[in-house]
Amino acid sequence: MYLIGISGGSGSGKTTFANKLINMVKEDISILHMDSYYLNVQPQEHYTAKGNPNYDHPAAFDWELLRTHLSELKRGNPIEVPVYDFVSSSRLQKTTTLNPSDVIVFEGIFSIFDKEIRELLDIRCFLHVDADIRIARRINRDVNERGRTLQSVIAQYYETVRPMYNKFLAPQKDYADFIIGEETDIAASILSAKVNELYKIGKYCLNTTNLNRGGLEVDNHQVNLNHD
Ligand SMILES: Nc1ncnc2c1ncn2[C@@H]1O[C@H](COP(=O)(O)OP(=O)(O)O)[C@@H](O)[C@H]1O
Ligand SMILES: Nc1ccn([C@@H]2O[C@H](COP(=O)(O)O)[C@@H](O)[C@H]2O)c(=O)n1
Repeated sequence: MYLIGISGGSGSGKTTFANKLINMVKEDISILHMDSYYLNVQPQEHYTAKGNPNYDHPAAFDWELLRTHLSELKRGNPIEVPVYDFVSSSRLQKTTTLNPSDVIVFEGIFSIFDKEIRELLDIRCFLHVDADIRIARRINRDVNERGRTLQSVIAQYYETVRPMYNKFLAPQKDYADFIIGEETDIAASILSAKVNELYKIGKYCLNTTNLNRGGLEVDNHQVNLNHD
């Protein structure tokens, strides 16, 4: 299985890019959203001075479950993904089953943050999009889809989203093989063509572990587009 990590700020277009890949990759492909792994109860020690939870701090996520689930997928096992509700900011009682597939796109603000998870990923991407575009997109989405008001989105941006982006998210660029700008069409075609090619030549196959992904090493300079 080929595991693609897509990170970047909120509103940078991670989900949209992941969906673009779904349409371009010929193999069986699915998405795992890191947002599903927000902790139900946010750690008190990271609450802001104004008494709000900090959803942009790494500690806001259930890392243990994430590591377990990504390892299980790599081993070819299905997982039960939590369902997170942005309107109530809580994890619902139900889960959804995610079956292993040829390709899994793991997208989220901290998808390439954790060393253990980075090692499971076959390629690490970062969407680098200017802050004005990210906030404009986020306002639009959060007001229309996540039950927020314009004032609350702006207040949260100043309080946590912007400072945490600068402190924790932006430095992830150092771990990225592939830094993608605002226009994502070319990046999506390059990445999907690479995945299609790897499967065509038999370097990857479904439900294999790292040990036997075709029995071959992935040629780093082929996938490491950032350093070419
Ligand atoms: N390349 C793009 N061009 C224009 N709008 C975009 C683009 N990528 C994302 N959007 C819009 O921006 C909003 C946030 O995108 P989304 O993919 O949810 O971002 P993220 O997952 O990084 O938070 C959505 O309304 C989406 O339609
Ligand atoms: N209850 C919550 C949980 C998270 N957020 C915000 O979501 C952003 C990450 O999701 P994206 O899809 O935008 O990448 C993150 O910046 C959190 O601030 C929230 O508002 N409420």
